[in-house]
Amino acid sequence: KLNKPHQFWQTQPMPNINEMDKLKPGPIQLGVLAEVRKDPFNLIEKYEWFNVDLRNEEQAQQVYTLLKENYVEDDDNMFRFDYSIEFLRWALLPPGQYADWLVGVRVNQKLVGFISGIPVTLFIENQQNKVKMTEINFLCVHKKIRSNRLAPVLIKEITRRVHIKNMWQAVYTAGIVVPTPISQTRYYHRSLNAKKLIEVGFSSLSARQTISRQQKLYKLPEEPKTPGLRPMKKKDVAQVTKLLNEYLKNFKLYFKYTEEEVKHWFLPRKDVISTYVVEKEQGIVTDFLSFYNLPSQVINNPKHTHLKAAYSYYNVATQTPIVQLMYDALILAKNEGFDVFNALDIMDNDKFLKELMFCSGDGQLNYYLYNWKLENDMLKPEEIGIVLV
Ligand SMILES: CN(C)Cc1n[nH]c2ccc(-c3ccc(F)cc3OCCn3ccnc3)cc12
Repeated sequence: KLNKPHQFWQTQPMPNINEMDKLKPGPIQLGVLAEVRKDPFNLIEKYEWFNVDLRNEEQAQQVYTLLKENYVEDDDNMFRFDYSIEFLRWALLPPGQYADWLVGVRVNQKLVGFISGIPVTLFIENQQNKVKMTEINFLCVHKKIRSNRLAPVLIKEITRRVHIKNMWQAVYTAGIVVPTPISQTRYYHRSLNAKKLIEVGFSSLSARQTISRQQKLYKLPEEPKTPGLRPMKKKDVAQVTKLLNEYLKNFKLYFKYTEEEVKHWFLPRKDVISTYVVEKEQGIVTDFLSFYNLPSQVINNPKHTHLKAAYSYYNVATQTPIVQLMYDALILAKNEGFDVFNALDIMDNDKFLKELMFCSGDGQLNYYLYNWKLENDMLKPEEIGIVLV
């Protein structure tokens, strides 16, 4: 047993410090399909593998409850993500999904572990590197059985199920640092409901500040400013697909979307994803904004059980100034009942974060590529063109 930190990650094809300069850009290990294990990895006594069918209400409830009680908390353990069932169906049942990529571990019919993969085609640093791979997310082990080394087995098993499909790379994000981030991005928060943010302890007042002063500072108009701004509809899919694919070419890490995928990821879903387009004369769509609904459970608060947070998704501004478009996003999110609007400093977000009075968060979100060496090891946040929920 290796007693080095990250004993598991030292065994994986991730560039580590002292070999950075030797590796050439591209795959670190070439996968051999014939060598992929055909049977699942062994689990400890009484634990069993279980393919989760999120369309099944009961199984979806099990995943929902496992995450609600055991998934990611902020650094001060005051908030825990509370992804809804409808959100999980949106995030984990995209076009082309595989039935065995929603991997559960059960003990006596109870779900105690989970990890997910979805198929994506990722462009890495240029148009030539168009790589079919998996996007990994929702790694979660029940609090009561941590340090049974179940997480490494979940990672190895989903890796095996991806390898069997002849895919050899993965993309994922995490708040923690393990070998070896390709980018370290930061998150920012824009207050929409100053009073509630103070009541849940998300914000705090300094000596000279009062609640009503804060409310005045963050006050927003009742209605958006941009003429022609309206919820996205099915008829907009073709134009939104072109706008999005054209825009994402500006970045070093981005997906290319089919119209099917745009339908899935952007058509509005109540309490999950909101997308608004700017329609000019003759039905021309020149811009769009989108944000997703991810509440956090407030742990041990007498007055509130949840923090309603909207997260910036993809925003494309070709005619409307980005600051104006995102100001309208804040107004729309406020009107949809959100308490706070969150954004990472990726893509062009740093063009509006300061001006729209976002405050810096207390942590970072690290991006990872499994089994791929970049030309320059790291990417700047503004070179990242993908949002992982
Ligand atoms: C991405 N996806 C994998 C979930 C995930 N995992 N780990 C994380 C660490 C930070 C963020 C994050 C991303 C964007 C953002 F604006 C705020 C964030 O966290 C605030 C702190 N927090 C944690 C829980 N409740 C509040 C997401 C994640």
